[in-house]
Amino acid sequence: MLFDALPREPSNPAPGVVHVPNFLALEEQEALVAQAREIAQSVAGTPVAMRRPYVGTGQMTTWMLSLGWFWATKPYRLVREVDGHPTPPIPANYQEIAAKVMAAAREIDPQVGATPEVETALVNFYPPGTSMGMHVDAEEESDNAVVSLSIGEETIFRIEAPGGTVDLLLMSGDALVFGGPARRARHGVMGVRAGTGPAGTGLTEGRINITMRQVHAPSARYANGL
Ligand SMILES: O=C(O)CCC(=O)C(=O)O
Ligand SMILES: [Fe+2]
Repeated sequence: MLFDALPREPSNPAPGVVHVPNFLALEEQEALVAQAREIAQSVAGTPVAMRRPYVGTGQMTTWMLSLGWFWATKPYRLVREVDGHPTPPIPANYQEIAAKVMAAAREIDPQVGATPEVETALVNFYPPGTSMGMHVDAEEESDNAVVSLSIGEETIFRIEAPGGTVDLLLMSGDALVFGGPARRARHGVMGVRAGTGPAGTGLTEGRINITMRQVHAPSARYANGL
């Protein structure tokens, strides 16, 4: 984009929403893309493969790979396996990344709350030009924050946070947290801008977004003896 050279500062555009630009170095982005690709290849052709889910309005344009818990649709639910195929596990480095993002976010807005225990992660691939409609991340019973990483082409992320709707430009390497009062805010991706991704991420086109989330509330974990 035209103003690429301008520094982008961390921001707190609404209570519980923190944007940390350039959180991931290019090498970290490349490593995350390579790791996700390897996992996707390991489950290709199985029922837990990366797929474009069918939702109420039709088939999503976004490709999704579920880790930890599989995000099943019709009806929405989180499951451990599909037809005997286990959901691939969360890679060991995700929890550490989530903790680092949350530490940075808490400095800016303590309302983002505790670091989620990363029990599920979605690796979304958006081909150029694709979007994700407005929705609430509602399937997790935990109220701990969602940690989101963006790699590749840029997009506008819209969130209807308490206090007003916010549009954020998410670029390659950015981290975003929505927690506390914004945890159940409606949000969506307004369209991935073709040709805006930097070289060196391992992506030739499109955008990858990784969200890390806690599924269970602590009380439920205790009740289940986990
Ligand atoms: O791609 C993004 O930035 C957000 C993805 C999202 O909202 C989701 O996976 O639930
Ligand atoms: Fe979401």
